[in-house]
Amino acid sequence: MTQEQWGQIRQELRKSVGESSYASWIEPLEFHQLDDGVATFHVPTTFLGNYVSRNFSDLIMYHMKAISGGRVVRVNFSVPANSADRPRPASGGSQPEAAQPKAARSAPIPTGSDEIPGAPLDERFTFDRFVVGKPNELAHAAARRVAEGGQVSFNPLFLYGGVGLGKTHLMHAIAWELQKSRPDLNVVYLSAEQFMYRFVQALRDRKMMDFKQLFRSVDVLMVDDVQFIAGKDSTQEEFFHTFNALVDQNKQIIISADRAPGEIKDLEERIRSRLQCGLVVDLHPTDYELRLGILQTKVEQYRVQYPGLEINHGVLEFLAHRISTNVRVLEGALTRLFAFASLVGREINMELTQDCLSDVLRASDRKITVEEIQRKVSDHYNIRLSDMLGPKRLRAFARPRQIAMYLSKSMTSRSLPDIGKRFGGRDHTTVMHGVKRIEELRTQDSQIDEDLELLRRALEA
Ligand SMILES: Nc1ncnc2c1ncn2[C@@H]1O[C@H](COP(=O)(O)OP(=O)(O)OP(=O)(O)O)[C@@H](O)[C@H]1O
Repeated sequence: MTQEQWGQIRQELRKSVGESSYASWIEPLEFHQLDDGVATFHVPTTFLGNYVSRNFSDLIMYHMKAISGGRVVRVNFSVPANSADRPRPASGGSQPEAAQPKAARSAPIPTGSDEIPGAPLDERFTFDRFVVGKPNELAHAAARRVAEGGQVSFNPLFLYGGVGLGKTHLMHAIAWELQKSRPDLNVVYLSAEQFMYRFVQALRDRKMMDFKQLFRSVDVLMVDDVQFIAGKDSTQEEFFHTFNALVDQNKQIIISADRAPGEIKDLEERIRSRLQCGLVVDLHPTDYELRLGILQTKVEQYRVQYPGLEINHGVLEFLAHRISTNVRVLEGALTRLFAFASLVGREINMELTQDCLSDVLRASDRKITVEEIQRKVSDHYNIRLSDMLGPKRLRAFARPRQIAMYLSKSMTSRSLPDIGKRFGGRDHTTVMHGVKRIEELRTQDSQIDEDLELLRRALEA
């Protein structure tokens, strides 16, 4: 791939991720090489590399494949040997401009003081854009309370949950909110990895007093992915002192991790117990309704970005049903769909979705079988299974049959010919016709729409 092609890809990425995220995360990437399917980018800091890898690698790979036509199986982000990510002497306790990631410079956290080292906030991670459902309502309510900036009622607020369930989103949302309502407060958000990096840098440069003063002058401290410091003895020690000093001054601390404090291995006992003494809330894995809500919100945002691009409602249900791993994967799938559809100028329907997302769908395959669907549908419509599979064309049998075909297509990874075979050896075009018919009918007939919803829930249960 050439630098010129990387230039084109960057323009596509700019459209997909928005101006601010582009400036913070994509612009600092330097394309280095594409070797045997592995694309390598140079990044100014490990933190930036990790963030881009977690949030944008799928999208980058997608555009690379589309524009360069080359085989891309992985993207790597590495800090070049002569990079600014390596510790350097700091002046006056703050990191020199050149040593900061571009992201931090283009969107610095609102700290109220240039001296406080924080990570950039993502402009998309606000409360407005956070969709609340049963699995995250407690975490959301707690985050809202902290964001009011009133009296500290629980310290720390400890948010935990699996990958990509919205912990970082909630922390950034608190920071944005506090920036609006309490600009006087000194709010610092950073990852535990960055905390360690600053700490090591201060040790190396013999600036520990500056480091301590800086962190103790914070009003609200947020540390993301705290499990990272487990097993790193001196960082834990320093974190413990910082933590205590802030709690003693009644300053708010918000921590996130991928598991509950009691389950983080190699974390000192005194830290573990300190982390547990505030409010510990978990973000549960998403359920179908939450996933659908998130997709609908995202589609609204994409409508502005890609005016005129239509997406079939059934596609959202399909994605919400099939991609249950985490929200990041779900969002990535939608982003890819919109980017793909706009490149090829096609409507987003089930066929395009299956083409474009075959790898994602395979990875999060669910084990609902066509046979299970047939049984459920025939029970629901009170017909015999043999009538559903048999040749009779009476509507009383044909409609449930089409519904079962539609559900088989959207809830399993079976191909059209495969489904046809399981429906009494029918041809794939018959299945395709059935699926299309139900897609049309559900927008016209609320009873069918309701039936489909009921059946889907029953099958998922
Ligand atoms: N309830 C939600 N509403 C809207 N978007 C969400 C929601 N939950 C997660 N997301 C989105 O999913 C993506 C991943 O979320 P986030 O980075 O906050 O996850 P995380 O829990 O911090 O994951 P990790 O453990 O990998 O750091 C983000 O783009 C975020 O905006």
